[in-house]
Amino acid sequence: MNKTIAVIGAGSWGTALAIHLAAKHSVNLWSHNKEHVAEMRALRLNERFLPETPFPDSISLFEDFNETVINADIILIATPSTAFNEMLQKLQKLQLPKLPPVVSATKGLDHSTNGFLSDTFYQTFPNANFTVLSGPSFAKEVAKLYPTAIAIAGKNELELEAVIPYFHHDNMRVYGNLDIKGVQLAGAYKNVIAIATGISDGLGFGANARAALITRGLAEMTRLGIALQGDPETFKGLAGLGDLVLTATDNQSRNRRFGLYLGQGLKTNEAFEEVGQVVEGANIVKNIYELGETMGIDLPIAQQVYKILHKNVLPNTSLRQLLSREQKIE
Ligand SMILES: NC(=O)c1ccc[n+]([C@@H]2O[C@H](COP(=O)([O-])OP(=O)(O)OC[C@H]3O[C@@H](n4cnc5c(N)ncnc54)[C@H](OP(=O)(O)O)[C@@H]3O)[C@@H](O)[C@H]2O)c1
Ligand SMILES: O=P(O)(O)OC[C@H](O)CO
Repeated sequence: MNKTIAVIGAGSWGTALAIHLAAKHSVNLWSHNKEHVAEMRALRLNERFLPETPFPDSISLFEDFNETVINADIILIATPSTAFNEMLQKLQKLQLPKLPPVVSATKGLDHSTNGFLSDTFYQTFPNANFTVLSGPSFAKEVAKLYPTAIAIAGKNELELEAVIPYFHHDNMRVYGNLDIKGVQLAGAYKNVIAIATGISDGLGFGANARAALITRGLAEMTRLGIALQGDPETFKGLAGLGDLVLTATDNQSRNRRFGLYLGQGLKTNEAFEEVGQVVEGANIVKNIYELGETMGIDLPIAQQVYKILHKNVLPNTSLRQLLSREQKIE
């Protein structure tokens, strides 16, 4: 089956998935940045984000949003969470007679509501097929076609069956998941814990502290996830533990690197500049903090990352506060 897939967003993740999908399908890759589209067309490469992996012939570059999606069999959104709602508004404006299945590869929350991106999607398109792709997957490795396993979550099996075959081939193994809320919460939360482990490593706290932050980070992610109607099993799976371990331990992670810079003494704006790409954990830690406060859920690691980023608390003071909390049962 040679179908057409519209990929919305030509950062590292949209480009990597476009390269994977282009092994079997035609891909329309869209960027909002006209100069970037012209450069990618000329070079047949996304030099800004994935300079090591040239485009196969089956990728076409687009600057016109309408042309990108008008004949697509599925639409993949891979922008930062800050642009997700804007992409939905663009889709809505098109007034397509029938929206094809939409897959979100964005890992975050809706900044204006503290809610799930899926809820924002369903408010705009109540009856459309919407699924979420998540799990341990660095863009650079996917673009190089290294073996990768991910989860795609949706409301029901029919919706999953309509999209999984596009992704499950060659070096990518896809597991279906029916917990769309848990998968999204895990994909967002692991970014905050990766910042915390980066800070800890940047301060030189060592391997014991890193393992403690990952384990207790998983515990608080699960606590909030269950309170938001996620399935406890999700947090032990690819979108939970899998992505948390990947992101918190490997320096390919922008969230972890951002934390490392903070731990090494850089100011927040300097750390953002050094990373130079999206840091979703920094985008959403305030939303997670507020969820914890309004729902009365203890989220000690996220609370400390929030204080470092938004209340000018020093990383060293903050991480030490975590260790000096009152004794409790695991
Ligand atoms: N990279 C990974 O390994 C990976 C893996 C899994 C999931 N994700 C998730 O994928 C999402 C995208 O991340 P990324 O890695 O692709 O980020 P990135 O490499 O930093 O690229 C971000 C892209 O989004 C574009 N963009 C920014 N604002 C936009 C807007 N308002 N409208 C349209 N496009 C806009 C940027 O364009 P300009 O810079 O030209 O403005 C850039 O092309 C995030 O939620 C991330 O957590 C990433
Ligand atoms: O580079 P990060 O920290 O945004 O992580 C990328 C992916 O989410 C890893 O699965």
